[in-house]
This record gives sequence, C-alpha cells and structure tokens, in this order.
Amino acid sequence: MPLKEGDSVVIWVDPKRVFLVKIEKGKKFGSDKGTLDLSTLIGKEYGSTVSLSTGVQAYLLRPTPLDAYNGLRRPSQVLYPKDISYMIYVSGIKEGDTVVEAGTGSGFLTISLAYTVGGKGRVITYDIREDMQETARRNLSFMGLLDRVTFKLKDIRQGIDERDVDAVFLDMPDPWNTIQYVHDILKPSGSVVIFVPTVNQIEKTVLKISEFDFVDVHAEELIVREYQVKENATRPKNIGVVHTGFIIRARKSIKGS
Ligand SMILES: C[S@@+](CC[C@H](N)C(=O)[O-])C[C@H]1O[C@@H](n2cnc3c(N)ncnc32)[C@H](O)[C@@H]1O
Repeated sequence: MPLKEGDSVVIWVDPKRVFLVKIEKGKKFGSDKGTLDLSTLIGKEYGSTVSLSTGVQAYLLRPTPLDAYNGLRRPSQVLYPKDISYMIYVSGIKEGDTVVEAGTGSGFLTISLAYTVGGKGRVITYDIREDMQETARRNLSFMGLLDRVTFKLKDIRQGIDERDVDAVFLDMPDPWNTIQYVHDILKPSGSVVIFVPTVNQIEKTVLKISEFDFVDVHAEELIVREYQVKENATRPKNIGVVHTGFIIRARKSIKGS
C-alpha cells in the first residue's frame, strides 16, 4: 500500500543510522548523511529506496515493535525486547484476544501486545500516572496502534474492571498485591505473566500466586549475549546489558472441576 501522510516509516541508512519518523507535509528529516523532505515519501512503498540530499541511498521500512523500542520516547524504565518477546510467547495470546496490563509506563510492552492481538483484539492498560499514559498514548499513536488500546488511570491494586480476559501482564513494583484480582478476571487456563527486576519480588509474587488456583508456575531469567563478528576475532561483546529482570508465569486452574 502506498505511504500516506501520518504513516510511520523507518528510514534505514546503515546499521548505525536507523530512524523512526512520521510522514508530515512540510517536515524535514535530517541526519549527518543528508536530509529528506518527508512529503516526498507520500506514494512510495515500504521496502523501496530514496536518495538523501547528499545522494546517499536509504531504505523505507515498515516499523516493527523493535523499531519502536529503538526510536520512541521512554521516560520510564521499559521492558527489553528479549523479555517482551518471551512474555508474549509463553502467554499464548493471539489475534482477537483481550489482555489486561499494568503499568503502562512508556507503552513499550503495550505496543507489542497491541501488535499481537491485532485489529479485533483489545489491550486494557492500567497506570496510576497520567504523564506515563500520555507518553504511551503518543508512542502507540506513532505506531498506528492506538485504536486497539483502552487506557485506565487507575491503581490496579484496587481491582480490575474487566472479566474473562485471555491474559494479564504485570510490570509494576508490587504485583503480589493484585494477584487475587488477576485470578478473578482470567478465563480458566488464561495466563498471568509478570516482570520483576529483583529476586525478593520473585519470592513474594510466587508465594502469593500459590495461595490461589494457579498451575504451571515458573520463575525464569533470560540472558542474551551479543557477539562481535570479525574474521579471526569473533567473540562475545565486552559491553552490554548484564541484568534486566525475571519473568514469572502461571495459568489459572479450577480446582475440583
Ligand atoms: C517500569 S514501568 C512499566 C514499563 C512498561 N512495561 C514499558 O515497557 O514501557 C512501571 C509502571 O507501573 C506503574 N504503576 C506502579 N504501580 C501501579 C499500580 N498499582 N497500578 C497501576 N500502575 C502502576 C508506574 O506508574 C509505571 O508507569
């Protein structure tokens, strides 16, 4: 489909110069490799190339959640792609599902959830901070996903309004204080997937989960090591992210049913 005003696009110049922009008439894109009048992108296709003012070629790519991760505003601590992708995988969510999330933060997990549940699905995201939800709203709008998301400015520890949801995702300081509500609103067999940065939080959360009818309870950590690839010198990079956090997952059961 040809690009139009308001569409987001990745301008990929080289591996170190990857830019996420929105097409707006009268706006210019600029980098050390050259500039580009963004209105000239209207009518072009994702995957095609353009010439910057210097003659350098750039590719126009369709934004993915990873481009959002690299290119959008993030006033809160955000989840890393390695954790987001695993959390979504183990939750089993799919197109058309309804999921609840807290807290919204910068909306980075929300973007991937909205991307996964598709146009017929729904993400309901809770946060206690209006400024966070404002940023998340902007980020989701940038990705063209805003219409799949309902924002609730509410403390999720006070209760969850939805019923029969397919999965719940928690990235907040004290998830154990909302487990009872999570259990109430999940469909049988539905997943709760929780991210916590410290070991103490794992223990408190799993102990609380064990008070309710949940099965398939796991606490896991994902470690990713990136390699520098050079002839005769290929080895792990010596700088990188050492620790992000832990993922706790469980599925709702109905005892004695
Ligand atoms: C680390 S951020 C979430 C980041 C988000 N997952 C992302 O990837 O962008 C944690 C958020 O939880 C919110 N929060 C903390 N306690 C909460 C509660 N009881 N109910 C709802 N949101 C809460 C905070 O305001 C903050 O925005």
